[in-house]
Amino acid sequence: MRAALLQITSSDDPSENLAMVREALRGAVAEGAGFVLTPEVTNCVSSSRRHQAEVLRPEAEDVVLAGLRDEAAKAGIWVLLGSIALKSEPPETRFANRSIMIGPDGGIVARYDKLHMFDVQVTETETYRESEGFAPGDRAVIADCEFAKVGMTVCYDVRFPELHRSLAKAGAQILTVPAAFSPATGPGHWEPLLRARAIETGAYVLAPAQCGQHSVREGRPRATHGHSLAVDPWGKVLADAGERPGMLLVDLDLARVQKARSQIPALQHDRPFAPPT
Ligand SMILES: O=C(O)CNC(=O)[C@H](CS)NC(=O)CCC(=O)C(=O)O
Repeated sequence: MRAALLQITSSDDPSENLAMVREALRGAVAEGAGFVLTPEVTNCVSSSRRHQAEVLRPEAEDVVLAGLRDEAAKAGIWVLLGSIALKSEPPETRFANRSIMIGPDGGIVARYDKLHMFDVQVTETETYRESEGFAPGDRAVIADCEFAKVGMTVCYDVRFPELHRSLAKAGAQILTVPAAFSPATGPGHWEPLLRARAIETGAYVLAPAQCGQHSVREGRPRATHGHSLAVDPWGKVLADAGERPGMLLVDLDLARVQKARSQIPALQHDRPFAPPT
């Protein structure tokens, strides 16, 4: 299976973002990709709750989701819509940060709402309060795709190894980590975190990322780290997309998952232990 990780610079206009991703997806299909992955908040990067309230829709009305379901069905490919920001069901007033797996008939195979909220003061001038705008999910999800079992995570989730081990123990062979990583933390943390998750689980880690300077109509401007990464089950970086928009193509061989796990069977070596005193 050939996977394509799309690295993009989403704006805060969902229709504009759909047009851009659609073109990139067609390029990936022309290169033989059967599985296309997009970053976190593909439909809208915005720091203005007011603007989000204006342009974001419930899942059934999101233009990016509808457009990519259509593309998936036309091309007969799998698409991981890394995440989209959506209006939640009332009474929840916050948005959902939802990752969606689309099957080759255009149907929705799995949904995962980001579990861990990025409520972090990363530097003196850069603070994120994701949980003010987004309601966190409360369950881990594996998408049972015909070509593989895919454990779904989003961005900040990468810092919580237990989630990834639990997905791997439940059968995930590929872990997806779509992201909009901060430029303050990316240089030091992004790659080692992703490689650690791959080594600990013996799974492929596919991390399509937002990059560059995002144009916003209102609110504070945002920049993201880029460096979409594909890591093999031994922890080797197969490809790095650098800082500009583009695409990574990687050929996945699930026998390598099996091989890494038989060489280092750490997933089977957990032991109960008394808590530290
Ligand atoms: O708000 C949005 O538009 C979409 N969500 C994000 O961009 C989220 C929350 S602000 N970003 C992260 O989780 C970055 C994590 C990170 O950078 C780290 O763990 O160091």
